[in-house]
Amino acid sequence: MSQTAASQSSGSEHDLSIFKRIYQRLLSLPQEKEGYKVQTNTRLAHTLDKLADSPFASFPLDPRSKWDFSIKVKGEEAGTLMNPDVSVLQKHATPSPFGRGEETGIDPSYKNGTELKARKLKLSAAEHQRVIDHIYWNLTSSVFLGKNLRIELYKLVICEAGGHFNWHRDSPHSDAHHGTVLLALNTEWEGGEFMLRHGGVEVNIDMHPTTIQNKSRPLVAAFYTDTEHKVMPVTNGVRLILQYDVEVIGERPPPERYNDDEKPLRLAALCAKRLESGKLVTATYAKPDDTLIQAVIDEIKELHDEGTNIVAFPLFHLYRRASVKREYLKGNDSALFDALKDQFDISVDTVLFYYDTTPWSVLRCVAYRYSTEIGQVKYPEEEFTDEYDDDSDEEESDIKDGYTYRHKKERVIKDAAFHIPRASAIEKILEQELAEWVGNERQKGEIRYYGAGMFVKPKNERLSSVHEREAMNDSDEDGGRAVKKRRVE
Ligand SMILES: O=C(O)CCC(=O)C(=O)O
Ligand SMILES: [Fe+2]
Repeated sequence: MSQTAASQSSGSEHDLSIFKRIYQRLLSLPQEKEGYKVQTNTRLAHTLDKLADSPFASFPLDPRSKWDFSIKVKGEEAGTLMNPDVSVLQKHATPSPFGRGEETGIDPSYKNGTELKARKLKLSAAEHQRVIDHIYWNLTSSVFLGKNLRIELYKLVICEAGGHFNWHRDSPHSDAHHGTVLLALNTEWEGGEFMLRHGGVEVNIDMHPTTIQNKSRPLVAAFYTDTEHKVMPVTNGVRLILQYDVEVIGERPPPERYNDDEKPLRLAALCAKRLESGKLVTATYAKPDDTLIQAVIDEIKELHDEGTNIVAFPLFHLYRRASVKREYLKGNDSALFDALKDQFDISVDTVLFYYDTTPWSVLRCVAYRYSTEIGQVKYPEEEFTDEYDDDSDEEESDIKDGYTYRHKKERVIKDAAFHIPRASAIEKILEQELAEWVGNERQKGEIRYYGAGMFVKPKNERLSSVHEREAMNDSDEDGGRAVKKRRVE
């Protein structure tokens, strides 16, 4: 299978139009609707994270910030990231060696480029660190989800006309070294396409700086060290790539986003800007994995068996419109939909997350489902109105899978939960910690996030439930409310 960078980047265009289309509606939606209890850190969430695992990712540096750092080679000025002095860099470079471990030999038919090792380079520290931080935040929500990382410059690779690298894997420089990051300096070149392949997926990443909002933005590519990659021959110009080692130095605990007053508001505004500016969402390249899809199915079945009637989770991607129509779904969403549809009663809907940030609330995050489009398949209305937690005036606490959920006065649907993995499009937005504060519209202690979710019920349960409801209504017991307590096998 071969995928091009162009086909991969279509996801971010969707994200942009979605957000523009829906933003106003999002702010005006009623709050009283009954929602889904939100859970993170559950087994299903972890399984979905594994499914989303991607061996490579690419993204441009964000156009809203200024990114530049000066470069010195052996004490000599060599320009900056955005305006490098190619001749100075070339002057000090040595041929890229060929070999494993102890690098030996030079074979121009296999590899033809020159390089400068990190120890010969001096980059302006604070500015360079900002770029590293930006890369860090992108990687910890994609290729290195939930990991703590150290990202260190390894070398600068120079390819002029004729320069190329044949298929190879980078040899790890330490036990902790699990990934490589490439950052393209702002030069012009032709040819020199960068290719990656892993588990049957081959992609071609255009490493040229991207123009966003009339600004040229360097591109970042990241991949696991066991990913084969290749640089096609450069035919013109000079291609300069900074190469970094990514070391995994531990786990990163889930962000404490539900009990932080200030951060969510900042992030919501940043998310808006991020989506508005387009082309900013990290492109990842996962191949749906049948074993992991089966693991998701097993988790859902278990939750159904334990009494959760509606198991919901966000889609991995954002969509122009949420629809049960299979053809709108992409990547893992599409693979999951296909795998689940025969075994379960599933639907896809737009979801809003209300996220209360009032200082005294420990956690008030509820997912609300609503349909955006005509022709949307919806469950019967009764299902949502009959299943409130009417006792929820009292503060409640519920510990499951190590996660504490507390709510007060929210009206949540009984026997239903919305599981948020760290890898969903929604979670990526929540986790983005960008340096800039751009928000100006404040909502009263509350944030609304938008995404799409998949809602999974046991097969035919919906119809059986309606029939049972009718039967119960006939006997007029409890106004039909007792039906919600019954499970239909
Ligand atoms: O120049 C590049 O894009 C990658 C170079 C490379 O793969 C290497 O030096 O190992
Ligand atoms: Fe390499």
